Amino acid sequence: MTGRNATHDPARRSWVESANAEGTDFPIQNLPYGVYSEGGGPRRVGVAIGEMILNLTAAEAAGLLRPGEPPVFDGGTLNALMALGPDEWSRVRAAVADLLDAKAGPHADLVLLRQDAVRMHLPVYLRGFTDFYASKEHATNVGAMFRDPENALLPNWSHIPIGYNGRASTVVVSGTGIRRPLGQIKGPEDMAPRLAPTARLDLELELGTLVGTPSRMGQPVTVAQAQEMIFGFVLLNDWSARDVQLWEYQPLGPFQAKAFGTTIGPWIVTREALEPTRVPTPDRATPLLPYLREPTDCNYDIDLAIDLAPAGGAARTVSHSNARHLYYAPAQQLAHHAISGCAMETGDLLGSGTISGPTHDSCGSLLELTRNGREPLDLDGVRRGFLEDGDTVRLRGWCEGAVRIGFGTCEGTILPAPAPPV
Ligand SMILES: O=C(O)/C=C/C(=O)CC(=O)CC(=O)O
Ligand SMILES: [Ca+2]
Ligand SMILES: [Mg+2]
Repeated sequence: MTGRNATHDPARRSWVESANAEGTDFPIQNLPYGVYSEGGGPRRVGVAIGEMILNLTAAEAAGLLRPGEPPVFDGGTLNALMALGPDEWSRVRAAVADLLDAKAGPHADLVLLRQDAVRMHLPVYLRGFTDFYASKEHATNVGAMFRDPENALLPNWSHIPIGYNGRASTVVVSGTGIRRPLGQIKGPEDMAPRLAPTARLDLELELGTLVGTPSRMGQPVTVAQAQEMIFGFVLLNDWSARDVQLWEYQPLGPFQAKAFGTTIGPWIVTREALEPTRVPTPDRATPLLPYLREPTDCNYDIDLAIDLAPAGGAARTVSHSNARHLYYAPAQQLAHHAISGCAMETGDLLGSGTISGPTHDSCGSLLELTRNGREPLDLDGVRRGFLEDGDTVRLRGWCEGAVRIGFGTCEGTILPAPAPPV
C-alpha cells in the first residue's frame, strides 16, 4: 500500500484526548504497535494512542477487529500480524483508527490503560539480527579513526551495503539494564591481550527495520518488493565496546564487541504510518548495480536525538541526526540481504548502521562525538569520553510533518561488569 489514505488525514482526531495534544508522539495518525503486561499478568498486544495503550488482544477477542478470522493478537508478540502481509496490515490499521476516531467514541469492550502503568516487552519474537553500516558520514569518520584518514571509505563501500550478522539473543527492549561487557583487549602499547571490562563503551544511534513478509530461500527480491516486505521500524541502540572491536574485528568484522546487548524501542511505527515522510536517498557519484537502484523514494525523514544522563544527573541532548542521511535505505539493505538467496523471515531485524549526519553535532556515536575519547563531552560539569557505569542513554525519533509521528524513547542504563569466569 502506498500513498495517503484516511489513516493519514491530519484533520482526524481521537476520542482519547491526550492523542490530540500538540507534541504527542502518538496521535491517531501514528498507531504504533507494542507488547505490554500489567501487574505481572500475561503479555498483550497494544497500540499507543496519546498517553494510553489500547488493548488489541481484548478488542480482537470481542470481535471488533478481523471478526471471524483466526486471532493474531493472542500470542504475546506481533509476529502473527506481521506474517499476514501489507494488505492485511492496512486493513487492521484502518480498523484500529476507526475504533479510536473521535466520531466513534468509547466502546464498552475497549480496554485502555495508561502507558506509565504497564511494563513493555520485546514486541516481536526476533528471528535474526543483521547490522548494516549505511551512513557515509559514519563510515568515513570511523574509517579515518580506525584505519587511514586519507582513504577513510574502503573501496567496496560505495557499491555494496556492508553488514554483519549480529545476535538476536541479546536484543532487549528499552529499559533493560546493559551490563558492561568483558572482552579481549590489546592496545597498541600492550605486549599481549588481556581479558578486562571494556573501557570504551559506546552507543550507536540506529533505526531498526522489522521484516514482515518472508522471502524464499534461493529467491532474490527487488528493492520495490523489499519495500513491501517491511512491516515497520523501531529505534535501535547497537551498544559497542570500541577497545574490544579494534582488536577483534579483522578480518571478519565485529563479534563480541557488539554481541552483549542491543536495545530497541518498545513501539513499532508501521511503514504505512511513515508513508507521508518518504524522501530519496542522498545523491551518489557512483551508480549502483541495477538490483540496488531505488525505484521511488525509499528513505524516511525521521529526526533522531541522543540524550545522555550520568547517574543522578540531568539528561543532555548530545546529538541530533536524521534517518534521511542513510546512503542505503532500509529496502535497499533488505534487497541486498536477499540477493544471494538468503531467506528473510518474519521477525528479522535489520539495524540501519549508525546514522551520522554531516556536522559534528549530528554524529551517532560517542566515538565520533568525542573523537575517540580525546574531546570529552561536558554534561553540566561531568565529562564523558565513553560511557561510565550508571549512565543512561536515551534515543528519540520523530517525524515533524502535518502531524508529529513519534517513536517514544529507547533507553538503557549501564550496569557494572560481571566478575571474570574462573
Ligand atoms: O569501520 C569499522 O571498522 C566499524 C564500524 C562499526 O562500528 C560497525 C557497525 O556497527 C556498523 C554501524 O553501526 O554503522
Ligand atoms: Ca552498529
Ligand atoms: Mg549489538
